[in-house]
Amino acid sequence: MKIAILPGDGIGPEIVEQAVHVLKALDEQFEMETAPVGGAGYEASGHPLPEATLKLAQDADAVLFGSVGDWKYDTLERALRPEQAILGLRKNLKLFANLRPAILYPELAGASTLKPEVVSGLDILIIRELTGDIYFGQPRGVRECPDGPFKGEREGFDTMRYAETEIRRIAHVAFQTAQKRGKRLTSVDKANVLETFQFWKDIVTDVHREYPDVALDHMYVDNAAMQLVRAPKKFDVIVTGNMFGDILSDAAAMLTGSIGMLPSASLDANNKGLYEPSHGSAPDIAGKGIANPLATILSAAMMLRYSLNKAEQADRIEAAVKTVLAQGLRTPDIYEAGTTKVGTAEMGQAVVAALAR
Ligand SMILES: NC(=O)c1ccc[n+]([C@@H]2O[C@H](COP(=O)([O-])OP(=O)(O)OC[C@H]3O[C@@H](n4cnc5c(N)ncnc54)[C@H](O)[C@@H]3O)[C@@H](O)[C@H]2O)c1
Ligand SMILES: CC(C)[C@H](C(=O)O)[C@@H](O)C(=O)O
Ligand SMILES: [Mg+2]
Repeated sequence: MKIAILPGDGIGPEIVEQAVHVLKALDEQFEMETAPVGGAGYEASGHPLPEATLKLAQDADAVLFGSVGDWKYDTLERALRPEQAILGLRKNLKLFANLRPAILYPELAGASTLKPEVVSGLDILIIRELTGDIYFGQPRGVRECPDGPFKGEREGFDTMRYAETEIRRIAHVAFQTAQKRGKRLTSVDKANVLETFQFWKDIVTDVHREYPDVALDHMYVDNAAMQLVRAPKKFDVIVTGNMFGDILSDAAAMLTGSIGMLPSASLDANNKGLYEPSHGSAPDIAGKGIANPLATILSAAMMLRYSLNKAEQADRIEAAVKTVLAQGLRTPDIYEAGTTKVGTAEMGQAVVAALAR
């Protein structure tokens, strides 16, 4: 089995290194090949998603991705910016279903910024549509404003759109996933204002007829953001569009103690996937050896479960993460008094050691 390893920028290489140590400790015969992506891809060959990197990702059975981006590239033309690499991979590999599980490990109840009683026992799943919406809609750009009170001025514009097929396929993933969990699905939209999301709501409602055993409710995205911090445990599975899912999953990350705890799987129709932490390249802490590698290590576990058909090995990794947390080991982002502060490498080594038992 071949895994493409794309570390990327900032803390990406630091956290991916630890996930690779964990994968190597499983005694499986994985072939791993590393390639530059994001700012690193731009430095290596003038493009954030070099052709060879894309080909490696296409040919592999799964992709383990770190993170991309650095402020120093923010003035490049958009097509050359690091973020285009992850967007290009999602689009090229048709990874339309993004699963972002927000689980609170009991040991981290005190690390969350929310009261322990609000978050303890939390286990929710955000399913974010990943290849449509305003992220990819055309046309977009900066142009001369064609009409209205600002006619003749420059205006920036993007296009929010969803084709019926795009909504149906993510709705099926969401209902089928809910069937395997608590059988409750919340579809998050902005149907009270946006045509795109009234259409989204109508199609999700239609798909629901095929899944009568799942309880469906609809919620506006502003309310959903509020409910996520007010009473997050009321959710089971959330399905939403690309942009709302981006925003809500960062908010949900803080329920788990830190964004450094939130893994993700981005899947195509055949469960081929790319696995990455939900966070970014964290330029503010890059190079300091203090980034939390657990979201990436847990993403590797998701890779074993969803794409490589090795659920037992996924269970082993998740159990090892629980063990190191029970041992009191904490990177600074989840540190609290009475625990032991460790760096990225020590945390990774501790997970490897916990696997061996
Ligand atoms: N999929 C991706 O590759 C991805 C995702 C989000 C942001 N980005 C990019 O990353 C860059 C930085 O963006 P940002 O600052 O808005 O978001 P970010 O997620 O990189 O960082 C936000 C905050 O969370 C902290 N943080 C993130 N991951 C952490 C970890 N593993 N351990 C401890 N702390 C962690 C950072 O230190 C920072 O304070 C930008 O260029 C952005 O476009 C990339
Ligand atoms: C880096 C950026 C393009 C990306 C997104 O917006 O999807 C990130 O925020 C994420 O959540 O994976
Ligand atoms: Mg994001």
